[in-house]
Amino acid sequence: MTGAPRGGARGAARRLPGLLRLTWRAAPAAATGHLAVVAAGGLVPPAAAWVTKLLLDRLTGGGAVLAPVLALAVLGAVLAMTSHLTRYLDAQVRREVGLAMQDRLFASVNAFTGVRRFEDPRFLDRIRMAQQAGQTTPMQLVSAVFMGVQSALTLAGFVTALLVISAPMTAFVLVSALPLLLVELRLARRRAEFLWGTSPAARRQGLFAGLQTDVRAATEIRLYGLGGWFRERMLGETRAINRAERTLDRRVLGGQGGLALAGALVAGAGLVWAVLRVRAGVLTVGDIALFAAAVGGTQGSLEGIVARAADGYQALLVLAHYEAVVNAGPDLPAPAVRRRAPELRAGIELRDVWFRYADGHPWALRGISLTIPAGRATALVGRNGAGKSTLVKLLCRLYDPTRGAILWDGVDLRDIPPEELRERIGAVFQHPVGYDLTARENIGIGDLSALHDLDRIRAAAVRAGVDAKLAGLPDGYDTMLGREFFSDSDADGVMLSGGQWQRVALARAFLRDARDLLVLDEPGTGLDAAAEHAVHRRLREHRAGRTSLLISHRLSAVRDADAIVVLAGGEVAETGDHAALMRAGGEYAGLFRLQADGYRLDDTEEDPAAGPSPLTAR
Ligand SMILES: Nc1ncnc2c1ncn2[C@@H]1O[C@H](COP(=O)(O)OP(=O)(O)OP(=O)(O)O)[C@@H](O)[C@H]1O
Repeated sequence: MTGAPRGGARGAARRLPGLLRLTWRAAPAAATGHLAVVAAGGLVPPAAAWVTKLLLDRLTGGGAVLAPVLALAVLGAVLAMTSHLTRYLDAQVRREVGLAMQDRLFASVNAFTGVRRFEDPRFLDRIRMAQQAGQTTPMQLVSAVFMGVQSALTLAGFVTALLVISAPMTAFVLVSALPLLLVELRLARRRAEFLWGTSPAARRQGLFAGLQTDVRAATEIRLYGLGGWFRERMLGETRAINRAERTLDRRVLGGQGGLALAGALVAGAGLVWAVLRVRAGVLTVGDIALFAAAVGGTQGSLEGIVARAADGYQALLVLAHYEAVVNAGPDLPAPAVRRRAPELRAGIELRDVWFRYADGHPWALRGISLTIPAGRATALVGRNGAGKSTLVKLLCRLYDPTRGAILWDGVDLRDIPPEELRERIGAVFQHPVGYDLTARENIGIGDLSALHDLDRIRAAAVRAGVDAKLAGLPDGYDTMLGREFFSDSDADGVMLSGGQWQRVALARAFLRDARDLLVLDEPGTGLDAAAEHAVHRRLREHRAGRTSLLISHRLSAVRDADAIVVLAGGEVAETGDHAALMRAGGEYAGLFRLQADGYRLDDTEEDPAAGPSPLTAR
């Protein structure tokens, strides 16, 4: 899923009916009105040319001129109105179609049940282009079709006029437009290729630009003097995009400039021919006015049709990215037979689970076999990169094992619809997200049914030790957290400290505590020693009799778990309770003693087996 979308002209043409259907469904009234106005706008210019000829002939040959003059005035008024009406209806259609496209795109993105696609930079490029395509290309395409219809009507009118004067000259003018069509279509393809080809550079440029204004990076960028370096990298990407764009512009200039010159020559030659025919007495003065308008009009409307066709073609090519995302399908295979996730009674079994993030990557998990028994507290420990968080992500089915299976009371996780599985899990991840939402919402999103239940939200916040802080904010629980506030009235929004954010994330998980499995991946990250101690104490109480999986580098926090699993290099190195592992004198005992030594006030004062107290940390 990384190549440029294929399909060429045929693929592009296949996309057109679907988009027109979507337009019709999204904005039927505006689309009909638009088409009517466009048709009127298309017929006015040739009609005006005919009436002008009539007027000139009557002026030179005699006859009543009031009717043609009035007709010209009416046609002028219609023409003046069509452009305004077109703009208005265009915007109406654009908004409705844009909304429908956005809805469809994000419904598809949210239907990706795993996270692998969000780690693929090319897929992210595609989503970005799909977003752009969703906003601009439908209208580009609809306009192309509508304006193409308008130009075609104008063309029909002028061709009729030209045919009256000279059939060979009509054929000459029409055939001279063919190269224009070919050149414009090729340029449209080049433009679409340019957009896809420069999208990695555009992504990097956005990344470097964003970093320079990102509050999380602001401190380090200033401290390390990185501003100029990031600016230069951003400009480097912009220059690369500009170079590619310049090359494209030169091609456009060469192609379109040459054709414009050829068009002028054709029109000039036609005019000379018409003047000679007037001299010979074959054509009237009115005919020459009609001829000049018809040649110009035919060429103009042909150019219009070709330009619209090229615009539409380019839009359809770019739309291929949108389609690729919308039609990407599930990223994790859907269960052949959907099984319900039963209430957890026996436990979760990992059976010879192997996992790597991509082909060619090293194994993150190597043949893990273990059971997380229901109603017991299991702890997972190990050095950095041992595979702890990976194992948790597999348990939540954000990825599927590359080999082996995970069984929920004997049911393979792959047979359980992910949303149902996740309904049964409460989790705090290592790097929880702080949302630019109110304090209430930041906790409430842990269980959307509790979003308006302030009592439940506060109870969770009390347990996470953050209620006093949130209640004391300028608007209490309705204060905006984060930095991107939605409106002026949110100007009282506040930033939280890292540890406070962690507590908010904990409260979010506590809101889901009635679930079958509670997963806590480093819940103490960023908490001060007293807070961490208190949180772990509460978690201990809470975990009693429930199924939980706790990951922590602070071994004192896991020592009372029913079972401790030690991971090393993606494998289970040892399993047992604290006492058994200490007796075994392996990896766990080594790490525990190392940590206990760091907490001991002096070498003789404390028994390592009594465990480190965060309150005595130095
Ligand atoms: N999204 C990812 N893509 C590719 N490799 C990854 C990804 N996430 C983790 N890894 C790799 O998988 C291995 C295990 O990582 P994991 O995060 O599971 O370790 P961990 O035991 O949780 O470590 P820590 O204690 O540092 O949090 C590491 O070698 C890491 O580089």
